[in-house]
Amino acid sequence: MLDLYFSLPNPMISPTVVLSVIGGVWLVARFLRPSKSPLPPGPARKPLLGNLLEFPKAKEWIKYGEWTEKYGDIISLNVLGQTVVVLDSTKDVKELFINRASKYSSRIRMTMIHLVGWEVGTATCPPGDTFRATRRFMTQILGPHAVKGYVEVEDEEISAFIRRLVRTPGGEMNLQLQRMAAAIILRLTYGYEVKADDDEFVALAKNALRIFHTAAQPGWIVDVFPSLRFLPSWFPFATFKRKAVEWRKVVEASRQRTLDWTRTQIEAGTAAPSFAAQLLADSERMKDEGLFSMVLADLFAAGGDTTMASGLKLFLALATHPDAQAKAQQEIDNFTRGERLPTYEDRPYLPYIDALLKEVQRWDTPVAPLGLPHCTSEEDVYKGYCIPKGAIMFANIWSIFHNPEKYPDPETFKPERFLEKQERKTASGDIINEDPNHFVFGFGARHCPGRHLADSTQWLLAAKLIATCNVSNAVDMQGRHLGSRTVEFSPGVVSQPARFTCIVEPRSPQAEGLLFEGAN
Ligand code: HEM
Repeated sequence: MLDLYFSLPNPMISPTVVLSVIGGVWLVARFLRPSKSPLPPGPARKPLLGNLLEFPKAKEWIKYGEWTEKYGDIISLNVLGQTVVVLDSTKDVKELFINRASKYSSRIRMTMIHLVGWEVGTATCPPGDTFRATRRFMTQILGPHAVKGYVEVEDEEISAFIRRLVRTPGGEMNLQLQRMAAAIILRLTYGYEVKADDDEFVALAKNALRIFHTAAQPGWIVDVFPSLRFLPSWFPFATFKRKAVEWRKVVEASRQRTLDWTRTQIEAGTAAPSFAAQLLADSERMKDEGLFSMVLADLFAAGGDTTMASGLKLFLALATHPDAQAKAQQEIDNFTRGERLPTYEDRPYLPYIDALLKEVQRWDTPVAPLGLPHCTSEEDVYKGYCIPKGAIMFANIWSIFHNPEKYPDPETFKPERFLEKQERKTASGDIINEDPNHFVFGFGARHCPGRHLADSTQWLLAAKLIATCNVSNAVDMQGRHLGSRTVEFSPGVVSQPARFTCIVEPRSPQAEGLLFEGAN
């Protein structure tokens, strides 16, 4: 989700309009800024444009890392009047996003997203009553206790996915991982089972998400002048409004069709347990059906791409680190003696698998290298710097994971770093080899509500895959053999390894037998 919160304007409206309007706002904001404290340091700004010209076009986390090395742990940039603050140290991230969460937990408001019908989803909602109501529902359905009840569904979908990979060597792994992620989320959310690669409901959800991505692109004139949203769609030049009206129908129909599908199943007495079924039985929440149907749609939007990206990272890490794969296989074999497949209950007895998963999260590029930007809802002063109201706040998770004091030898894939029994600290009191899960799922009030589900999905995927298959020979689309340091990751809020193929084959006839046991 959300390749959207921050990038550069595109030509949907004239650059001159954007420059003059935002420049004006910038000048006013600059002179009206009440605080006497300076903004955090950063690269020199040009009048009106700020840092627009040197703003990185992709993989911003790397450039931000260079800038923080030069200017300090907290830097600020200005892009056409918008203040962007980047945090590079765990202490600052925790202090601002967690301890001062009341000021640092808003989101950027984008009018076009509202117009196309994604207006009150959890991920885009500013703090307030609606946000609290949606997060309460998320905690009910995705809290640690609830998630224990989903292991069977996850297990079935993951095993089916691995069988499909083994049955069709050279098959499309991205597609299959996407299908697996969608199948888990749609089954838990609506009780709906995905039966084919080109499933109709997956296509509906993906289409609604595509509209979200397009609406989130910067450059819509209505994001610059929000009052234009009141223009009628017949108004000359109001192309944005006509598109918004058309797209809103698609987004709303997608939500309605899936929820109605569950409704029909309940009426027919054939419904499987699901979040939608819980919702439909909840007369209080159903008073705001529009809001909660959007919360359900958010789960696919926020959980689909992230689950797929972390799955791809797992395959790549295994294929490029055969020693780590062999150690993980040995650990499982010692425990199960190869007589059965590992189950989720085995997790406490398989510490290397957990350590390997943590290293997969940390290694190279994290799934969300800058998290999802938070936005300040009021001005704050921190370490003598002014953090203005409305500032876009990034935590550079990539940079934290590559800090050699915090993660010694950060470029090396080393699961063992997470097996240390004794907690050690750096000279500045930062925990060495801290659990990456403290970072990859975001922070404070916006902390990912799907993290327990994501965590159990990843564990089950890793344990089943490692127990039954060898993953090897990762090759990029140019036919180059990938080693641990030659991997490319995509730009974007959710980053994933650039397309690659690898061989996934059963470790032994016995392992293959266990994988296919009872499967039809
Ligand atoms: C490896 C998998 C995942 C990763 C790395 C991940 C990461 C994140 C991050 C970094 C955020 C932003 C947190 C912040 O702003 O501080 C987030 C938000 C969110 N995630 Fe996840 N996520 C994953 C899986 C999931 C799943 C499986 C679901 C649901 C089924 C989910 C639902 C959400 C929602 C609804 C939000 C918005 C929360 C809000 O704005 O209040 N995520 N996630």
